[in-house]
Amino acid sequence: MTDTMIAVIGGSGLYEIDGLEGATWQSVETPWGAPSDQILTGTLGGVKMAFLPRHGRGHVHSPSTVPYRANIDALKRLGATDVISVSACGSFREEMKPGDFVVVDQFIDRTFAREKSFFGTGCVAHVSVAHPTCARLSEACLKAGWDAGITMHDGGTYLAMEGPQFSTLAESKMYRESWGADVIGMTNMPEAKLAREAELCYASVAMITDYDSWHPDHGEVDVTEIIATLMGNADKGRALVARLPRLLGAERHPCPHGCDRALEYAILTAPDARDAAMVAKLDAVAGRVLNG
Ligand SMILES: CSC[C@H]1O[C@H](OP(=O)(O)O)[C@H](O)[C@@H]1O
Ligand SMILES: Nc1ncnc2[nH]cnc12
Repeated sequence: MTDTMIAVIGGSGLYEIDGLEGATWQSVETPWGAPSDQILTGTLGGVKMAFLPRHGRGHVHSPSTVPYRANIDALKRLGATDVISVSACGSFREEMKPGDFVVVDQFIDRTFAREKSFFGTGCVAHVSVAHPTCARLSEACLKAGWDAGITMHDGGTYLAMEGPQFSTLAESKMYRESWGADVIGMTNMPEAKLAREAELCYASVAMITDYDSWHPDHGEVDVTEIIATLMGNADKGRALVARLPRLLGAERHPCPHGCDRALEYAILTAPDARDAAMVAKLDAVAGRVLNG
């Protein structure tokens, strides 16, 4: 039996979490470069925790330059079992209001300027992302949010755009009316895909800051307004995170949805055709299947 380690990736407005026992900021090196920042580790209620600010403390990385592969590799290397993304987003639904949280269960990936896989020439793998989030972990996030008194929405489709500019009005209307997206942000892809490749359970808590640009009564997205909403959301995000250890427990059981076995049959490159340097780079992410 392994230990649970809950890793929180904090988005815009969430640059640290409090209350960790034995809190230490650790530097982690990865074959994919440096993560966004040092990683805060410690325990909460006897459960191991890790926290990584996605944009770095001080918000230095843009959505396109966040080192997504290094971040996921570093968390896996530290022993993370469950990754919870806490992100700011815009809403495409009247009933999903600024200040509400959505536990996202689907994504539309419109990003194009990012490395999207750990695999490639020399070691090819195809994992399924039909269900890109872990239902068990998402359920825990939902319960934690309810318990913290947050208005939570169970499920929603997150449109991941490249940014950094916000959407045009035509895009906003198309995503909402034709594509059926519920919320929009710039960072959950390729993060969710990479977490699946690294056999980590992944859940996404999207904290609504605005109505994007489609809403007739709200006009265009205004970053100063977003920041004001972000501050309140970040406090609620921390309250949600604080309730997760009790819900997930210190002992890690196999994921009932198979997130922790996603690579079992995914690697197509024959063992004798694999590139040794590539295999070495995949030590943390895919060591279980490549060297196991
Ligand atoms: C603060 S406005 C746009 C910015 O906020 C979101 O970041 P994150 O997903 O890391 O919370 C959004 O994706 C954009 O990067
Ligand atoms: N409207 C929006 N579009 C993209 N990313 C966002 N993050 C917060 N609000 C957003």
